[in-house]
Amino acid sequence: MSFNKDEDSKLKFKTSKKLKISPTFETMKLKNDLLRGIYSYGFEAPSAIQSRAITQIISGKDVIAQAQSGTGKTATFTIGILQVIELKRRDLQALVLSPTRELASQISQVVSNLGDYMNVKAMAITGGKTLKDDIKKIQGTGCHVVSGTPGRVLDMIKRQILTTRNVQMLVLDEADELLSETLGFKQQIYDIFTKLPPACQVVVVSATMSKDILEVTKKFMSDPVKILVKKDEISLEGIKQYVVNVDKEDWKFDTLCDLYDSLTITQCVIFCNTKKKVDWLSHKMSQSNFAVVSMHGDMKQEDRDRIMNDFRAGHSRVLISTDVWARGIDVQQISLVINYDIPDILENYIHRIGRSGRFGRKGCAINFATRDDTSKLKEIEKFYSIKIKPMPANLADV
Ligand SMILES: Nc1ncnc2c1ncn2[C@@H]1O[C@H](COP(=O)(O)OP(=O)(O)OP(=O)(O)O)[C@@H](O)[C@H]1O
Repeated sequence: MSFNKDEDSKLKFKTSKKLKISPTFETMKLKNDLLRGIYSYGFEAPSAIQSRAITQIISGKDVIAQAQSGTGKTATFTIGILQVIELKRRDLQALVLSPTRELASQISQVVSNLGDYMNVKAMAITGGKTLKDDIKKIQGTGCHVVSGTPGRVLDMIKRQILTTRNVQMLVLDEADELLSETLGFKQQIYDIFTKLPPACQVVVVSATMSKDILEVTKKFMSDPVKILVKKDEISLEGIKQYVVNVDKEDWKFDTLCDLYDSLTITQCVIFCNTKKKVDWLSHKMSQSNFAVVSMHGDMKQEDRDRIMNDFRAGHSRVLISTDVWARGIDVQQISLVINYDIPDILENYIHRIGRSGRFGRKGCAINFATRDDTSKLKEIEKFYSIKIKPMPANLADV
């Protein structure tokens, strides 16, 4: 297990003092076209992180922004970006990096949506697709904002397809994941840093923070503004958390089948710890005539895209996936998350359950725990000061 028990003691982060809070979007003195975009997207008032972080980002300072899952961090940096870029120019001015292709595409879509009245040119640059179309688009219409995964973005910079000369803001979304030693993005991101103008503003964002962020803070950020959440406040109250003690691994499948009717009331994501298990479980569910779809990182990108689109549209209701789905993906109708396996990475518990309960909605997380998992769950409870109760007999009552 890679539980970062000592992490907190190493984190020398403290929320900056006397941060200005903007109670409305008007008080942030945003461009008119941006304000129009925000309201027509359906936002009325800013969330806590938006009230605090947007004006700091706009002021040009480096910012570390932490806030609970689903509380509007994407719009926080997107509004910041849209306010500071110059639309008259056609060059690349802001770069957003995130760990998965689906998340990078989602962010690019949010930039386009909020910037709808500004004629902003945003683009997702992710692996798994041919370069040809991306090159054509950049050379044709130009591009103000790129949202991408580190490998493909670095590749495009090295090939001089993306020009970084005028990039004035770099955002690392899911920063702790991007910078973790285990995932292999870290070096790519460090390489990207070296290609950016030295004065480039850096904004790091996540629901969870880690010591790896501290290193970036020291190397690439200058006196950042910090907006942070205490460990015992990271878990959202609106997400009810339960455990089903299944004793043995073999019992999980029947338990899931028993729950199936509850899963389809709205939409549900089931997390397994490996791609192989995702394949196995979706096959077994389908064999038993339960409608499910599945997605993981070894699938072809066109299949991933199709499954994602269908799920977003509500055509499929139960999705089985790995941690590729744990972070950032925003589908408001998801009200239930099942941890078929308890995550090995502590932080991913918070991110997984955060796929439900988006922006104040109610959510529910059910953990299947074998005897061997008991200590992992205890660890999670202790680390985040949460209580994971036994699941009530009638889930529908919840
Ligand atoms: N001010 C607002 N008013 C209403 N809805 C909002 C507002 N800000 C964000 N939202 C909506 O809340 C949902 C969650 O936002 P977002 O995806 O940015 O969360 P997040 O904090 O990035 O979550 P995660 O930690 O999972 O990445 C989105 O559907 C978004 O459109």
